[in-house]
Amino acid sequence: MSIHIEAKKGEIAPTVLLPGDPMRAKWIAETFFDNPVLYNDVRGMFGYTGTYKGKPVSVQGTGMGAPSISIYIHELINEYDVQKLIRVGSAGSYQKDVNIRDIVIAMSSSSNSSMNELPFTGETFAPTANAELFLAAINAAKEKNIPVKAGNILTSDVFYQEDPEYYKKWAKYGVLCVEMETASLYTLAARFNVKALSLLTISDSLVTHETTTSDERAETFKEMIEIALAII
Ligand SMILES: O=P(O)(O)O[C@H]1O[C@H](CO)[C@@H](O)[C@H]1O
Ligand SMILES: O=c1cc[nH]c(=O)[nH]1
Repeated sequence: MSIHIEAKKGEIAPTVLLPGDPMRAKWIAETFFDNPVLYNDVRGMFGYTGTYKGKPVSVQGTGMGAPSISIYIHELINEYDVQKLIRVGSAGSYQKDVNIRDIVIAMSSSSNSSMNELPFTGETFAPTANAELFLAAINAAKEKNIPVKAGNILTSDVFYQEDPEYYKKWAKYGVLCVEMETASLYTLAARFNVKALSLLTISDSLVTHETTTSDERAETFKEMIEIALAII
């Protein structure tokens, strides 16, 4: 048991999918895993272990934002020996040609999060995806005929920006979309020498103000989860 996860040692697989929403964790386990077993409901942050095509795999909700995901990542790596972490999240588009329902694979993550400033005391760390997982995800998407986009994203501490034009500051440097966890995932994976990748589905656009319904989100999340499960 760790402070925020009540699983016993050995109950969590070496590979864990990480959605922000604990209900998405439940949906992933019930839809894709064989024999899913709930190992955590501390704070309602569901975690399940099952198998996919015979391989052990877990899924753990992380909550929203860098501080929350950092707690789960710390405990998964340091208390449960997790080696591979694959975020499966939603994101807001920062570009005209990144449309709702598109899948984005985060090669790297820029950030305005203090979680990524504090350890580096005024210098800059570049949070980067694991190359092996990244290439595997690109290949899996190709094989499945699922179109994906890849590039730099933004991890933000702020969901409701006061300035509606804030996104332009990042968009002009080619940043594809915004979410709230990937920079911490990549930084902690580097710190503890494990593999990490973030797959994101665009749920709304800061450019066009389009949004998806929850039903549509579930459907498109399905393709993202299929890519994630292909690389476990
Ligand atoms: O859908 P999830 O994985 O929670 O990801 C995105 O959605 C939340 C904001 O609504 C933030 O956690 C953001 O990163
Ligand atoms: O606009 C959005 C959509 C999803 N997640 C975010 O952090 N922002």
